[in-house]
Amino acid sequence: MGRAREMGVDGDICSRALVRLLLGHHSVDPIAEPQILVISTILSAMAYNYPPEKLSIYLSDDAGSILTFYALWEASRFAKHWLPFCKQYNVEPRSPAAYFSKFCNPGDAFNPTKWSPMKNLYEEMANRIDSVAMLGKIPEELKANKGFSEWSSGMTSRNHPPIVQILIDGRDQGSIDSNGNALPTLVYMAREKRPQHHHHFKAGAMNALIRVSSEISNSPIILNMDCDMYSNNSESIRQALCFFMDKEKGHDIGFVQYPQFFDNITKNDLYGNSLNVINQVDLPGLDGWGGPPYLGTGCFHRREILYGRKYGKDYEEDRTAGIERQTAKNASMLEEKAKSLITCTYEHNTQWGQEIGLKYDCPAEDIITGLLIQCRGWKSVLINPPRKAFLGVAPTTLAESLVQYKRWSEGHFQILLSKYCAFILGRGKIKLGLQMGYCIYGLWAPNSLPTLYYLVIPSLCLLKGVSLFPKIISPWAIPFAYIAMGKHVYELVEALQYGDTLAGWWNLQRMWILRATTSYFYGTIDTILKLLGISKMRFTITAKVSADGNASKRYEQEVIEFGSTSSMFVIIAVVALLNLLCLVGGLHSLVVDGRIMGLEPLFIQILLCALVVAIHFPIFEALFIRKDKGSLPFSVTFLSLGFATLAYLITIA
Ligand SMILES: O=c1ccn([C@@H]2O[C@H](COP(=O)(O)OP(=O)(O)O[C@H]3O[C@H](CO)[C@@H](O)[C@H](O)[C@H]3O)[C@@H](O)[C@H]2O)c(=O)[nH]1
Ligand SMILES: [Mn+2]
Repeated sequence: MGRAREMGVDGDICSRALVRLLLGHHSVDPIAEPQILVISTILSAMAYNYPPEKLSIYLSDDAGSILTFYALWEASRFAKHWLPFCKQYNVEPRSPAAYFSKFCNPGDAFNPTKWSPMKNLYEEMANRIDSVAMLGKIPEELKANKGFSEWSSGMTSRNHPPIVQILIDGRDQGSIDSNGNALPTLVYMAREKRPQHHHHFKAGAMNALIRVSSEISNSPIILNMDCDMYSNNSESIRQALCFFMDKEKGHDIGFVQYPQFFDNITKNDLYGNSLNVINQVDLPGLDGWGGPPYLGTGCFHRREILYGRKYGKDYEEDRTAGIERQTAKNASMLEEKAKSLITCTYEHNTQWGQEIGLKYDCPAEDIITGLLIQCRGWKSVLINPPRKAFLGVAPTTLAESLVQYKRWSEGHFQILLSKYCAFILGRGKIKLGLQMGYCIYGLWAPNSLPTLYYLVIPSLCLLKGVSLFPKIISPWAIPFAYIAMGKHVYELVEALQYGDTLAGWWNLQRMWILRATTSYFYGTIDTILKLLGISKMRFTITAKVSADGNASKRYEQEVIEFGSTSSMFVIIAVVALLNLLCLVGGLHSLVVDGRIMGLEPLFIQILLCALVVAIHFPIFEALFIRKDKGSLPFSVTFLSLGFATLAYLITIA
């Protein structure tokens, strides 16, 4: 851990009103986040349908890797051909990787004769980047080019000086594409990293980016994108700007958020990653109460609100900000000044990470930052046009997905238990509906405890023949039936209405259980340990590629990927096995001991236990049937069988 990349953009909308944009783009790890993916994101941002001279793109590389710098250098050259191609043929999406994978034959393309040379150019570049990445070092002859000398031997991702390189200076007359049109400014940056200094993960990277861009372009509007989310709609900048520039209603808008969508979700969304209902129900709902939360990516902010500015009626944006750069300092002076803003000690004794910039010390830095902004009086806006603005990469293995949900649930729970809890911080500042909206996610983590209870205790009691619920024909069973049916039928209808399949809904129910017993449970424990001062905050990034080809084939076929030993998998397997044992054991004693008459009081427990067993079917497959590399390793099978049998024996003893 400990590497990141970002990027940003700049521009006017009409001759008088100067609007500048900055795209923040992050990346941490050149292996988990491959360069070609990052470069495609950058290219998609450079190619926005927006005046290039008003656009500056920044790549923040938290890995401080020369390989990433090299890839960006390649992209800066490829852009000269890619940008005019996109604009001339109205290409969508403008990420070359996404475009060439969607339009993979000349016949699909807008202009087949231009398509093939462009594809060749792209593939040559991709091959060069890949082979340099494989080699792990850049060819000697490149070192003569500007920028490469910033790296010296002995530099690592955790220990290196600040680096800022302006690869394309938009002010430069020579910065033109192959059609002679201007190019957007392109900047590489890596903040200083030293082992003895805390870097505050993504929030730290974002804050460094905000300062560097203030020196180089200082645009009043900043778009920030994760490295794994490309622009899928070249009009997004203009659409978002409409809100900020609205003369009547735009003055109190702090940020404009696009929902997160993914382009690698399989048909039945095996890991429940699509966020379909959240994006189409929850977020518009929150929008009605004052605005959606900040989701960390695909979001346009006013620069000033990121500096902690409070909303006031007299607020008037300084649209001249950044103009003076047109004449001032040359590129190398800017680079030197920018470097001094991203040293490890720059933030010491300042309000950065507290009152200014993104908030530190919370695994959900985005949510807490957005809440703080809203509590300072700003509104936010959700925008979800039919052509999706950003498409990202969702986790493709169970472990990745669980790790991501652990970070999220933990982040939200931590906020709920702190002075930043929406009910406390937001009292009198944001509407009650919005306060409640924030808190729902905060309750994900503690929900693990009742979920675990319902997964284990009723089944063990079934085994013992102890009845916990009213008889099925008794009127007392009605409230249980009403809540269980109501919730699930409602959710099912909602899921189907917003684009999930029936199997997708079933998968989501499974994922809810798997997350609750692992991610949310660990999130709860870690939050409590943190409150007690025993544990420290972490940000575990999610990998963007799966290491082996068979694994991605299994992902396509919607087969759950375990493949590694993880304590989370042991919990999952124990819950599954225990329920199987209890179901078999419980039914057996009912039948064999002739206690069949006892079936009625235990009926709800039998039903519950049977449903739990049914939903865990893929876990049994992975334990006993599958032989591929993605199934559960023997150690997990062994341990979980041991624990489940032990619990079984203790119960019947
Ligand atoms: O030390 C770090 C850690 C992460 N990142 C970058 O942060 C981004 C998000 O990280 P990722 O591993 O992709 O996490 P996700 O779970 O996909 O991120 C979601 O959840 C995060 C909060 O948990 C939000 O910040 C993100 O915007 C949201 O997409 C990536 O571009 C990373 O490169 C850094 O720059 N430095
Ligand atoms: Mn991501």
